[in-house]
Amino acid sequence: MAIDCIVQTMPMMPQSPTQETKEQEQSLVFDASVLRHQLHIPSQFIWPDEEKACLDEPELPVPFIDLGGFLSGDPVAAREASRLVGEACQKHGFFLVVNHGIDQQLICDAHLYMEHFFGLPLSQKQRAQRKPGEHCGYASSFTGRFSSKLPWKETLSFQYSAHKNSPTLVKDYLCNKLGKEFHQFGKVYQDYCEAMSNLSLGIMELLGMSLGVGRAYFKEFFEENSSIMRLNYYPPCQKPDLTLGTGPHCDPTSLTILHQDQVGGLQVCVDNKWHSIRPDFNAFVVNVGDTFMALSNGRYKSCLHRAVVNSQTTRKSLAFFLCPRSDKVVSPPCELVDNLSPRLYPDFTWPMLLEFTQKHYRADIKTLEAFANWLQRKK
Ligand SMILES: C=C1C[C@]23C[C@H]1CC[C@H]2[C@]1(C)CCC[C@@](C)(C(=O)O)[C@H]1[C@@H]3C(=O)O
Ligand SMILES: O=C(O)CCC(=O)C(=O)O
Ligand SMILES: [Fe+2]
Repeated sequence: MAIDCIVQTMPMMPQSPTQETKEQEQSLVFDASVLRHQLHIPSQFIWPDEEKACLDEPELPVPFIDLGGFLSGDPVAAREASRLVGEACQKHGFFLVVNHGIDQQLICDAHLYMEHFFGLPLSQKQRAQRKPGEHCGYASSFTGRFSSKLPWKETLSFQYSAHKNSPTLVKDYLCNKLGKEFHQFGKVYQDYCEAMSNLSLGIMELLGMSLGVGRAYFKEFFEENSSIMRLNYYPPCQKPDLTLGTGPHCDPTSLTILHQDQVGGLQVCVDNKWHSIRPDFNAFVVNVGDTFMALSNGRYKSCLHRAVVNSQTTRKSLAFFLCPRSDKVVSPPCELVDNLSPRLYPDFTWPMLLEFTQKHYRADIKTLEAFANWLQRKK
């Protein structure tokens, strides 16, 4: 299947660029230290009017789900937390958790080390340069990857594995790419990912209870998860109403646990209206992704969201994307399939969907639908 004919919403970089696109590609570099002051925004960063964001959408009054009782083993608190989680996931697929048990110092360190990394000169960050078709590494916007609607951000992404055979994957990757002096940097994100993986398994218990498949079902499914950690760094932009930090999308992954700094910029779409999510350092933002939507046979919604930028302040967010081990088949449990709720999506494995988003289709609001059609055509 040729790439161009399935990409309806977003042109990827042409496969064999013309002279003109080659030149544009070479000249366009997202060097945040320069672009943050620039009044002229290169056209590749300007989003079409229908996708442009309003920077101060009304806030969504979302309940904070207290995990304290559940995590300390109180069955009544667990039932109440699972009821609230279930309600939110049926409605829009998005909720906030507090008393989550993650060490505040670890969260502070994860933000601090981000400042350190993204503050380095471009050439040093490029030691971990993300290669075409790969999802790990450093990307300054996606200048070599997409040809328009470029996001106003830099990212550093890496793989995490909860498998007992890979206890130092994150640390090793970061040290190998960036140098031995990044040992402590690697350790912070290794610990952070481990904490996120454990928290997500707890949330999987609540999701299993709320869907009536039992507390252990999804926890066991994700026990040896092979997940993705991404650091998002959004420099200021002098024309923030023309650009977007991260365009509107549903995460193709299973469950996202996001921590945003004090700046604000995350917006979620509920009932066709965009809302800002006020940052709270004590809370994690959790959202359902496409893979869990498929696993729940559409009972729980993958949440549409985006991130805006501003003209004054750099913004940081840390996203842990929970993903199943590569050989796990994403297929809903039999309790969630019957005559009234027939199968909505075909079986797939996470590496198939990941490849789709890295090589064929830029993740957006319709990724799961496009992926299901693509699988059907490939058969
Ligand atoms: C598997 C992934 C692809 C993206 C990173 C993770 C989960 C979310 C995806 C993404 C953030 C959705 C919006 C578009 C995207 C290109 C981005 O702006 O970063 C997506 C990521 C990606 O393909 O790199
Ligand atoms: O930065 C944010 O608040 C959101 C980022 C996001 O949606 C993503 O990385 O998938
Ligand atoms: Fe996202």
